[in-house]
Amino acid sequence: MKSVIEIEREIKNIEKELNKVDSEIAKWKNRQRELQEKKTLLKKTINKIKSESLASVDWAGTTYEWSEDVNRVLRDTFKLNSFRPKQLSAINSTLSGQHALVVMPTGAGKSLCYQLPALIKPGLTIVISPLISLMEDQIRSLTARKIPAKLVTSTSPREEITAVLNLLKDKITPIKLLYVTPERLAKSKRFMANLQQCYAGGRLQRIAIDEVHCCSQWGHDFRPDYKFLGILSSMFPNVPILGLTATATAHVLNDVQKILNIQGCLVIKSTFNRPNLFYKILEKPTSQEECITILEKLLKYRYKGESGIIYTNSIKDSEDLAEELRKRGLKVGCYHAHMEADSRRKVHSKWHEKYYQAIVATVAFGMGIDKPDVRFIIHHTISKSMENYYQESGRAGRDGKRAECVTLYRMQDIFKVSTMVFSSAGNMDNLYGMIKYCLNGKYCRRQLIAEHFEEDWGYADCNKMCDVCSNPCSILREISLENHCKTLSYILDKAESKDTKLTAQKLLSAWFLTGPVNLRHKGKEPNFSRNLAEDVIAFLLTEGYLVEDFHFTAYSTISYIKKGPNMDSVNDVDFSLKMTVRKYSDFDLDRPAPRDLESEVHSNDKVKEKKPEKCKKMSSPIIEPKAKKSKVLVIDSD
Ligand SMILES: Nc1ncnc2c1ncn2[C@@H]1O[C@H](COP(=O)(O)OP(=O)(O)OP(=O)(O)O)[C@@H](O)[C@H]1O
Repeated sequence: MKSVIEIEREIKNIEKELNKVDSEIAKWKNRQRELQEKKTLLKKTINKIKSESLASVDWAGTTYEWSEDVNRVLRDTFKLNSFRPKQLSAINSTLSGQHALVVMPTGAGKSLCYQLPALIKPGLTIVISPLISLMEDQIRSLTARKIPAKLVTSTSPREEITAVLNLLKDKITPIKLLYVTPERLAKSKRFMANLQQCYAGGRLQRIAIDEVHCCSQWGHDFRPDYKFLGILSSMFPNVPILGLTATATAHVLNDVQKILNIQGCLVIKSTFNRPNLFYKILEKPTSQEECITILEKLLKYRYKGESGIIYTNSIKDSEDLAEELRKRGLKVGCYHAHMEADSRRKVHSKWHEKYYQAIVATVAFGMGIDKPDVRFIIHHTISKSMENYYQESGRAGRDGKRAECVTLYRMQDIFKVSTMVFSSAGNMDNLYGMIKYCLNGKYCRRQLIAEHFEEDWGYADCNKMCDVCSNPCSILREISLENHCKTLSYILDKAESKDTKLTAQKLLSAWFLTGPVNLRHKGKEPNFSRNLAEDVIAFLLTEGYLVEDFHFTAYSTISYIKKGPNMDSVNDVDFSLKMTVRKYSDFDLDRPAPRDLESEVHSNDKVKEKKPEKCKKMSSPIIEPKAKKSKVLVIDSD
């Protein structure tokens, strides 16, 4: 029998060997991860090549076998004279049997891309759409044009569902378009079984998926039932899928292709520039009272008699704001997700009929707003991402006439939003992208939006339709932040040593030597306003010098401020950090907004005009390159 010592020695040897095995496993796992990443990248490259080669085809041709029919239907059935950009490409590609994703901004005319082809060839087009009201609108307008179309949702009466299910089996296919919610597809086996019969009979012509970004968790309206649509391409081979969306980020589009199993498909993308929208950031006052006064003036004078939407980020805010504005004699409705469907419908239609001048809404008031003459969108609270902002502000000016998108911004709202969104991956980056847009005082706002959509609209595309380009002041002020960073770092270290957490407001107080004495620093208070200091804090958050640290209480989530990873570099000898101060041309609250598409420049702004810089890098739009520009005035370099 072995002695205890011998057994212990043996155990040690085994442990040694196990350690070796562990390190081998770790090595192989790393290798496995590397290879998987490489494989994914190569697959992506193949898809990109396929997509690009499809995109190089001129799909807008007029010599296809169906071209004459397409023109006739456009003229006689839809009563339209010509196509809008990219519509014909989308129509020709889907008629050629290609899977395609069509990306066009809101109001650009996506529905025609599947409604018109549905009438060119025999068979049925299935339209999958998430919004019942939108589908009802479309059925109404199709019926008015004598186009046979039907709708089936999870709430449709039983007899209607049976009638539609029978239509799918009908060999004559008496309808051309069948609208269905993704829930109905995902949950009804009978529907899918009958659709298979329709396909087997060669009568399933095309599958159009509206708001196709809802497939992707990265999109702004993710719907779990859209995941189910992934089976369509394998269930119905050779049936072209046409996805349509106003969401254009490459990340979402790639994800959508993967989910729908149509990687490498043709992507048809029209420009996202909305030249008729004027973009403006307004300083949000600290008190709600003053904020309501701004909204009151805007509605009573600048947008007198015009329709618009005021977006805010909580149900309570939407109710409070609507009530306060009503007290000041304004006709506004309120809209949020906790309202009954019927009340929501009533508010929507009162706004449509111009009984309400504006709707104060949460983002629940979203998809399917088809009012063409929305002249203003005011964000009382910032959106949670640039993507959301683009979609929300894009509801203005669908008629092509001038409309304004005004965002009230103040640092405190960062935390209102961040405490609601921080728990999901990617949300903070998205929010900080929005903050960078708000802090920007140097680059054309359109350029920042274009960057977000990986487009380049060029300076000329703005035509002074943003507050930066219409600013006649040619001098940009800049502040050096090196010493301020050191002070803030000192305050945060001191607070930590005292086991105290600082909110942004408390950090500001300590910085301005007004908070509790034991948290203050030993230097002077900053020689600029507290408002500008708020911008500095926000800027340092977006640049990783500060980070938010979330803590739960019984009733809410609090965002505290900590030092971020980049704060480590503040003691480096060559550390340099500058911030451009935002400052814009006047914005009259109490004079009607300009009506034409020309500039926003006022008669008293006759100073030499500044050409805004072309934005090169959205990741830090307001960090100044090392060499100073002659037109940059550096202040506060202590
Ligand atoms: N070629 C065209 N010429 C003129 N008007 C058009 C054309 N195509 C579409 N329209 C009109 O543009 C308006 C918007 O179209 P549609 O509702 O299809 O936009 P959309 O891109 O689906 O917008 P959303 O993303 O908001 O749903 C409709 O009133 C439609 O009749």
